Amino acid sequence: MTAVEVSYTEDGPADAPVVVLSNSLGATRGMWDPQVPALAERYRVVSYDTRGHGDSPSPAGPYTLDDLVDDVVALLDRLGVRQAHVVGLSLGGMTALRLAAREPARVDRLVALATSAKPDPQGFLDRAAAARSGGTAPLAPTVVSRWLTPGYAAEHPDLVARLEAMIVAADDEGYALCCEVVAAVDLREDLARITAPTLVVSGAEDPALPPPHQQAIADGIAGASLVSVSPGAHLPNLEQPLEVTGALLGHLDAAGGHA
Ligand SMILES: O=C(O)CC1=CCC(=O)O1
Repeated sequence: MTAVEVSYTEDGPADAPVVVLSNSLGATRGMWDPQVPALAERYRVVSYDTRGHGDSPSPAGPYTLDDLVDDVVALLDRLGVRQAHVVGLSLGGMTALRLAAREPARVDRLVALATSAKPDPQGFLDRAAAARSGGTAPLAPTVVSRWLTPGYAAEHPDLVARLEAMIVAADDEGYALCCEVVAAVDLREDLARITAPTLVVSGAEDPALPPPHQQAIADGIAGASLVSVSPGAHLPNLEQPLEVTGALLGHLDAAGGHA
């Protein structure tokens, strides 16, 4: 499939090293709001909406993970960026891992948060069917209940409402097609091909993709380091923004400069 022109936002100095932020299933680039200001102090931060999400197009399917990778490569090409740091969470992490394995020259440093090299497919196939039959709105409360720990969610109802609104606003078919991408993901043979210095982040209480998924990724990538965030569920960058932003900066800042 031809790459689509995804919708994106740039923050930070135009001549700084580039950091690309890739969102999770059902979210938008707004999920990175807690990280962007600190990253933008020293990086050109490019956050985008995965196809089927936010303001990006939802072309007819089926989609593959390589289509999502093609979208990022096309975005880098559009921006004239040869190489970038790539940070992705969950579906965004799968996209980032596949990009790093397939196009190593495009990825400087890699951060894969709350993601998996081989998710259990059935739940995502069921969810795709549910999104097609009833839309994303009825799915939103259950999905978001896995994104934050229960205590944090109870204390942050406005955040819960904002996250649910992202899912409700997703294109029903685009969301279903991305569920099917997740169901088909198998990156286990890609991990050994990844040469970018890699940080893997887990939410210690993530019920969606629990820590053994991230442990397997860290075990499979030479030299990768693993950080566990607690309390934290599937979107630990929201629940522990200072810790996660600090971990991102610590990993990215260790790189040399690049064009
Ligand atoms: O949406 C979920 O429940 C968890 C998830 C899996 C892949 C992704 O991006 O989010």
